[in-house]
Amino acid sequence: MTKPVILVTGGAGFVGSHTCKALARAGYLPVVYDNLSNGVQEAVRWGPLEIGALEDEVRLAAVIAHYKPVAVVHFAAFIEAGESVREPKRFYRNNVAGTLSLLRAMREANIKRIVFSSTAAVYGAPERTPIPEEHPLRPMNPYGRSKLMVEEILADIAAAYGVSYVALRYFNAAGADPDGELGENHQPETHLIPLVLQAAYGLRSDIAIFGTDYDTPDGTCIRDYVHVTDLASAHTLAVHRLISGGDSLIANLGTGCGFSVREVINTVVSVTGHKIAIRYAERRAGDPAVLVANAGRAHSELGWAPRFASLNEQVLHAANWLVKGKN
Ligand SMILES: NC(=O)c1ccc[n+]([C@@H]2O[C@H](COP(=O)([O-])OP(=O)(O)OC[C@H]3O[C@@H](n4cnc5c(N)ncnc54)[C@H](O)[C@@H]3O)[C@@H](O)[C@H]2O)c1
Ligand SMILES: O=c1ccn([C@@H]2O[C@H](COP(=O)(O)OP(=O)(O)O[C@H]3O[C@H](CO)[C@H](O)[C@H](O)[C@H]3O)[C@@H](O)[C@H]2O)c(=O)[nH]1
Repeated sequence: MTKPVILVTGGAGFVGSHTCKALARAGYLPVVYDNLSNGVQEAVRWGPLEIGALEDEVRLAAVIAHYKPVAVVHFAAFIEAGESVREPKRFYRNNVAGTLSLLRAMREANIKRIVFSSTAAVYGAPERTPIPEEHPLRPMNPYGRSKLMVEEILADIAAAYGVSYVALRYFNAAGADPDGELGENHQPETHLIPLVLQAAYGLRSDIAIFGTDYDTPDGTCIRDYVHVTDLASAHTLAVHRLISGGDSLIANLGTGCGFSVREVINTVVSVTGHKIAIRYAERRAGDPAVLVANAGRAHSELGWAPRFASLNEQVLHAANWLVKGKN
């Protein structure tokens, strides 16, 4: 029997590549559509790679016509919040206009199911934590706004055209494939855990802590780190939900536990056994003090629970990837 095809935009990237592995294990054929602007070809191992850009509607339509996917999982986007402040037009074009191209191609091919990568950045500075989905949405940068705009477009399209969607608001994606087959390969890297690991292994001289005067117990920012393999399993559950006729859904993905920047650094020291030089730097613009998820809805609606909720395990998997891995 042929496997149902899932079109995975951005499947050569960090979360997308791990999700392809999970989808393949669950019996789907993931077909990756990626322009490799921030992804790596070698990370695409569980199905074909079609190199192309979201905005190339002719190519997108041809790929969809060829593979006839039953659903789309949409990761492709620019992801760096700081860059979005400097270059908002690029972000809106890629993240919003790019998604509109995809939605048009889906409509023309009568594909009515989509799982979308949203983000905790849609909340902005939280009024309360852990943050539930009903929390006010006040993104603090163009990146977060671009993701919120797509959520709103999806709601309108669902109402008008009978599309069903799951928007997953991830908190901080972390870790790497526990089997060591995949990991984080951002160029340049801006995320805390891989940067601290690079400092631990002498690949950079030090790690900067952006701000020590936040209103948190040790003065540094607190984040909810969620293992990329757990994000991958949530996407598989979301695809199952849509294919079996389930309703549209917006859900947070996080562990519900927060760790400060200092706690992350201490964990890397204890996991690797290496010392790390710390540099104290100014606050990074747009960083809320605390971002921790209430992921109750993902538990109750998707049956999702993180398997790798411990920061130690997340750091260990990311360290293994840095030392032994590489696509
Ligand atoms: N990493 C996180 O902590 C995090 C947190 C919340 C949400 N997200 C969202 O999850 C998604 C995946 O994040 P990631 O960390 O895997 O990012 P990533 O940069 O590793 O992956 C994104 C992929 O999309 C591709 N891409 C970008 N623009 C494209 C276009 N126009 N056409 C075709 N392909 C394009 C890139 O080449 C890359 O392979 C993104 O939408 C991001 O906004 C990530
Ligand atoms: O060299 C560094 C890098 C980061 N940090 C701090 O570490 C924390 C985590 O920073 P990351 O850059 O790893 O992650 P962010 O919380 O900024 O952002 C991530 O999670 C968000 C949602 O929570 C968005 O989705 C975004 O796309 C994703 O990159 C922040 O307090 C940041 O100030 C440092 O102190 N030094």
